[in-house]
Amino acid sequence: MTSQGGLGTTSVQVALRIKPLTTDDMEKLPSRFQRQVITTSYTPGQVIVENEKRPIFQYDYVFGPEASQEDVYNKSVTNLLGKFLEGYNVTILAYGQTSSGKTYTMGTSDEDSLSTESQGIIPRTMSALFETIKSDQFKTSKFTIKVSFVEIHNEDLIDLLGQGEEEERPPVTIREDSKGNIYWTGLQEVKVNSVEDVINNLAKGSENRQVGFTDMNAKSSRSHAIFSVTMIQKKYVPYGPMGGPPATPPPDTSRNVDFRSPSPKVNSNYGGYDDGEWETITSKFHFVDLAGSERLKRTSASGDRAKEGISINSGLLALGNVISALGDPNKARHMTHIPYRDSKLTRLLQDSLGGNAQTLMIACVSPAEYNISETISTLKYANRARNIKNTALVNKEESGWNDVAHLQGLVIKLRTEVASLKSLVASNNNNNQRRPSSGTISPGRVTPTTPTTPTNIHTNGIRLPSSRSNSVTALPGRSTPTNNNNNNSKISGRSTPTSGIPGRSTPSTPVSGIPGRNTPTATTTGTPGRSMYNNIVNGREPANRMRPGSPLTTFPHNGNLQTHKEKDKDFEALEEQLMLLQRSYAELSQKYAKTSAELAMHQDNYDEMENNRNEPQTKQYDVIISTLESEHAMTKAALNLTETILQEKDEQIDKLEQSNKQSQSDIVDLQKQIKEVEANLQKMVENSNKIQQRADNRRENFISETVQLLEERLISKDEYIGQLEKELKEYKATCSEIKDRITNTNEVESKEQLREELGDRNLRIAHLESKVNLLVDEVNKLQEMQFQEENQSGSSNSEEIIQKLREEISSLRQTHLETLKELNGTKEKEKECENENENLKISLENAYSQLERVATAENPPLQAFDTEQSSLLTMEARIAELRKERRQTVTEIKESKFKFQNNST
Ligand SMILES: Nc1ncnc2c1ncn2[C@@H]1O[C@H](COP(=O)(O)OP(=O)(O)OP(=O)(O)O)[C@@H](O)[C@H]1O
Repeated sequence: MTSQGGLGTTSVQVALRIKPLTTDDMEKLPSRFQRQVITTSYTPGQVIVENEKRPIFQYDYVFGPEASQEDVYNKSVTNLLGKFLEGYNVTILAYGQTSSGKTYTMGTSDEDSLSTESQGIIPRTMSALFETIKSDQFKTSKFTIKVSFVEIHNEDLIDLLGQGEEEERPPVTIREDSKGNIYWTGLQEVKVNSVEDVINNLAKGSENRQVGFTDMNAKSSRSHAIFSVTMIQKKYVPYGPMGGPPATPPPDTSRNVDFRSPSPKVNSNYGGYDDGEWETITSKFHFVDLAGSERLKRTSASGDRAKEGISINSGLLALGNVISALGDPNKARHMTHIPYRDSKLTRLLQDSLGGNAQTLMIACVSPAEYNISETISTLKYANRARNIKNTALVNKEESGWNDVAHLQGLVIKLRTEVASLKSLVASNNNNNQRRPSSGTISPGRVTPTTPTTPTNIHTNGIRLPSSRSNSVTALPGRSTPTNNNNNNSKISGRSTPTSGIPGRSTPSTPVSGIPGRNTPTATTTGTPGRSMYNNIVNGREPANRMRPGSPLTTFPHNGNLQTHKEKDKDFEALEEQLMLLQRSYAELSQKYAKTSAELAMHQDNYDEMENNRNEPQTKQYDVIISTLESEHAMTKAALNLTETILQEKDEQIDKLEQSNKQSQSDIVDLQKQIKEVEANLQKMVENSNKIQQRADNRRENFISETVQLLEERLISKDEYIGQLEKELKEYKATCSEIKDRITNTNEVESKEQLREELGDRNLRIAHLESKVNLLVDEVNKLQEMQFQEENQSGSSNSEEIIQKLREEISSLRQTHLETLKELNGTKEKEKECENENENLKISLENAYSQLERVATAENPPLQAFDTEQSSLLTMEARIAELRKERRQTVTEIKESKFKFQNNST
């Protein structure tokens, strides 16, 4: 077997997919947190997260919410399909919190009924694969495609395509061969011939998958699911330029042999087709749909769901640790231990992460603000994964490496080549007509010594295939096989072929077809021995001198045999080399016999093991081991989770302690502040006392001043009141005088006067009336007399005079009546004045008494003082009012008096 064409290191590719918010999401997420906080950038491969310390993340591909399933497939997966067809192992992982679109993107649960646009990566990849292998490019190749579907649930491996009852199925176990390659056993592999077959198996497996209801997704995948496609590609490869490709490849008897069979009977008639060989390329495509990466509390999990959560989280935690270890360039350089064994998930993905695979991680995120913390953690996780370097290699295998008969045929061919070589040397000697002077073996003796040649190996009669010059080296002495990278030549329990075939690189891991296994490398071309062989055949001098253990040294060119002596020397050298070749050949034959025996032994062992495997006891052990492994992994997972929780708790405690310390220092600060505040308060109290004292003093001063002022004003008021009283007295006196005058003596006089006056007036009125009458008569007369002379003006004059007289009379009468009225009014007003004077007196007395109270009260409160003061002011105003009224009254009285006097006169 050979494995070649290594890519060197390739980074794990990372694609980020932001899912659109579905109506379901809108219903579940609180409306205030539905804002989209993650957006794609104009720069390819960049995303921007709002309000984050580190807002920009870079990936190999970024798919926004508008990206279709086709976009995702075309941009990130098609190139991987190409690699898969070339023979590389490929892995696509979907990572992200629950409901972020992992299953949707991967298409792990896709069914036949799903519309073509909604189909995920798996059905798309598979239909492209079937289409491609039918194309002309692969018309000389034969393909066998098988699928398997495994689930890791609570650290148990469950075969989702398993037939029959679960208990009766062989346990699925993870195994590691001596080279550290991972494979799993007990898994059903179903041969598929079309996309429909794939989708049916996908749907069947998805149905068996563990799903449950969480707060965030009604159909949440509660397990990690790995859908694997194994492709065995058999190509007929011609032996190089001389042979040329045959028109049609020979029938391949191995085509329908199960590639997992430990020793398939491949190509037993190999020798019949010497111009080419069947090459087998086995490649695997793993589609991994991981369970949700969210924290337990976000999904409100409890009971079984919580147990699942622990397992999921610990698996992802272990995956995170592996990614960290591989993805951190500093760590990766110094770290010898990558914790793949911490969970079944990481063990199964060992080949895909930091191993021999082309890997793409699709990180799925929700754009909603509600999920921001999970989104950030996914972004960081995915970012670290980008730094992982894988070493991908094509898993190429020549047909027949598991077949002893084929190997025997090969040895025979090699021997033929040796024989041809010898005869070539002999004929060379003959041409030079030289005989050896010494030595045990002559070039003419072509039969080599084969001391321990196995019985079924013959040395004679087999032609040297001319077209094999580029593919096989047959140099005796190059017995050291070229090993694979691991330099490990041990034969694993499931391996059949052995090393030690002269000139051929040793197939190191011949068992193919075990899912998850890597095919290690070994090179066949370009060995020093091969080039020497070519040189010998072509008669050129090899560039390298012979090393210890290597039989060939220099080989002079024929054209250099200038002299006889020189030719002799050359011949001797040739003889010597021939001898060495023979010895090496003998050694190789011995080795071959030994290895063949070993091979047979291992084959027997293997067969025995295989038989034993079927025994119930072994089966039972397998089950027990598998259960123990599960339990161990579960416990480890739980421990890891507990450790994480503990770590979180420790961090919380640290934070609490810090905040406690902070609080204590805050308390001290606060106590200081309180003291300062208290001191300030004390000062303020003192100040306020002082201010109070000052205010009190001021108030007292004010009160005493006010009292003094009031007293002064009282005095002045007293004086004024005295004056008023005096005036009032005088007024009263005047009034009483008037009264007296009216009531007593004067009354009669005035009555008389009035009567006289009235009489006079009456007389006058009568006089005037008579005068008017006279005038009227006169007018009448005049009117009569001068009626004819028409002297109008004279008559109008006399009418005017009459009118005037009449008016005068009525006004006199009016005045008379008014005077009488006024006289009565004056009397009433006098009475009112008296009443008011009485009231005024009472008010004044009240004011005095209040003032006295104010003056005599001890420490009167300020408010009372204010009230007193305002009532004083009211009183003062009232007094002023009264004074005004009194003044008015006095004026009125004076006026009345005056009028009365006038009237009287
Ligand atoms: N890009 C998308 N476009 C439209 N709908 C989507 C997209 N991504 C996811 N969805 C829808 O969102 C819902 C949840 O998606 P899905 O089941 O794939 O999430 P998940 O990450 O696998 O969740 P879990 O981890 O819980 O299984 C499904 O109804 C799916 O159809």
